[in-house]
Amino acid sequence: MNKTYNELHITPSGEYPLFLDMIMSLNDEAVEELNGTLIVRSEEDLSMLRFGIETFAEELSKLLRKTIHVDIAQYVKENEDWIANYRNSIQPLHVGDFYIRPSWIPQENNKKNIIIDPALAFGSGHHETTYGCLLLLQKYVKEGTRLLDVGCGSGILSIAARKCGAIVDLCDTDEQATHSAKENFELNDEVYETLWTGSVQKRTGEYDVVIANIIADVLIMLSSDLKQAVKEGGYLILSGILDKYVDKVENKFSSMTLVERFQKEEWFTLVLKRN
Ligand SMILES: C[S@@+](CC[C@H](N)C(=O)[O-])C[C@H]1O[C@@H](n2cnc3c(N)ncnc32)[C@H](O)[C@@H]1O
Repeated sequence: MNKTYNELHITPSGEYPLFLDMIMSLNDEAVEELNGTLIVRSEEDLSMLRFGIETFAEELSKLLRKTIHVDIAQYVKENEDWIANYRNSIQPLHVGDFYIRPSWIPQENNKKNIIIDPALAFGSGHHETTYGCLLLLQKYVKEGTRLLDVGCGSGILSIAARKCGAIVDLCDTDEQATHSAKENFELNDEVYETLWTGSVQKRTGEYDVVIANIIADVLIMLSSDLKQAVKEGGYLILSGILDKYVDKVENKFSSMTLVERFQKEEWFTLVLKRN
């Protein structure tokens, strides 16, 4: 990559589509259209293209018997390393004992490292709801805990539970999420028992801990299945609950004991116990 690139801003006074066609035919690079101006960027010298456009404007004026001006501004700009910039924008995160980081950031030895690379599935750790779940699950998950993660997204919560010694099952209705979770388990050198595309209804067993970070309406819709998935004496961790819906969710789960409520910004995470 060169240190600089060239940019032409071409603004014709008329016959815009003809200029667009002509520039596209003369030039291999993409052409940006911005409010009547055509922008061409290239690391190559653009002076021949500029000359061609000016000549075209003169010839077109003669042919159409009217004056067509073309304003051309030329700039030399600094090339940026966009990939490096993007990578630098992704920050690792501490949540209690966990250290969530992309694969290119070195590990912290005294922490439970979780590697999550940017992808389409939800769950980088930075959202308040994921944060709440990560913080609370460290209190309720012990060696040998059987955990079900409903709406696993990237798989971040199940991977975190594995780091605390849990045996995990996970599911998501979105196939892209289950695919991403599978990849993230491999990336973290962790294993799950069962992973499926679908929801809590497809489970076969009961769990010591069930965790579901989904929006309030869906939690309410899934309430009886979520409650039934928890063993007697087990815990249900719910998140994705905006402050204005927290009472509604608590009412729906009132047959369980509310053990803990965690709030970050306008998002709530609840811990409920099955008696
Ligand atoms: C907010 S994300 C949570 C991702 C991850 N568990 C986290 O805490 O960051 C919610 C996930 O729930 C999934 N989802 C939505 N409705 C669902 C349902 N009825 N059953 C299971 N998963 C569902 C979505 O596809 C999405 O991946």
